[in-house]
Amino acid sequence: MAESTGQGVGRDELATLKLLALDGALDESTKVSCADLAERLDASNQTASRRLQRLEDAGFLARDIVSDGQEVELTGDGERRLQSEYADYRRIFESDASVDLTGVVTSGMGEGRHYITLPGYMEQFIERLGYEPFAGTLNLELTAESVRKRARMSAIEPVTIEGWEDDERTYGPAYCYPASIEGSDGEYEPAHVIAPERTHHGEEQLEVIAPEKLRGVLELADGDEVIVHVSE
Ligand SMILES: Cc1cc2nc3c(=O)[nH]c(=O)nc-3n(C[C@H](O)[C@H](O)[C@H](O)COP(=O)(O)O)c2cc1C
Ligand SMILES: Nc1ccn([C@@H]2O[C@H](COP(=O)(O)OP(=O)(O)O)[C@@H](O)[C@H]2O)c(=O)n1
Ligand SMILES: [Mg+2]
Repeated sequence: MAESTGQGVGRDELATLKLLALDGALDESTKVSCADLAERLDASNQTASRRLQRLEDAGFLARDIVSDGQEVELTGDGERRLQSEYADYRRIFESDASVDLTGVVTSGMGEGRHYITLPGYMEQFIERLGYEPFAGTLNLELTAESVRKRARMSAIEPVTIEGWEDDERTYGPAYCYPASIEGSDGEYEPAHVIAPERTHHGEEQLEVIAPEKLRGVLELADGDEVIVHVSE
């Protein structure tokens, strides 16, 4: 096999290589028809065929012509080329998978305490967050900028606390995002931003849970500003 230089391999060839890998050609020899490939690449037969040829010439693809088409398999160099693409995407998205939100400590409706301590939730917190949360939620009124930035939390995978029911009623699910809490007195971890699916608060209120009373450990009072670092 020729030594790979990657020459002749551009964006289009890379897209073709990705498609073949999605078809299973990373692990084993996989049958492809040029017509089918052409259609999926939105290109002509000739173009699809040329891309396969270039990938083979570059040492990214091993090909076998059989009676009714061809079988292809990615080479080690082909896999490494895709891996490097993957690493780029990981860097792009992993560096984005964090968001800093600023808000001021506020008093809420005094309901957080009730919900957090319900056994249907508490058992899940202990199992899935690895700690028993203090009975309540620390409420923060977000700045206008942080209300906008809050949507970026969707790039972060939350810990899901499932909904449940007792004889009286049903309780909704809640999503917990790992975070650390920075006050003027220091930073506290572990903590989670908790987003209950059913809530009486709007987007400008952020609720935080932690194993300890944050007003105590960080010496916080209503009106104090804190920064919440949300990240995986
Ligand atoms: C784990 C959890 C689950 C909740 N589930 C519900 C619910 O099922 N229905 C509901 O009306 N509110 C639910 N809430 C939201 C509370 O009613 C309320 O919006 C908020 O948490 C009260 O916060 P505060 O007392 O700190 O102001 C839930 C809150 C938490 C923390
Ligand atoms: N980890 C936590 C959770 C709640 N708290 C506080 O504990 C009290 C009880 O929480 P809560 O959610 O029932 O009350 P409010 O947020 O409605 O005022 C509130 O003063 C919260 O700010 C805290 O300091 N640290
Ligand atoms: Mg609260």
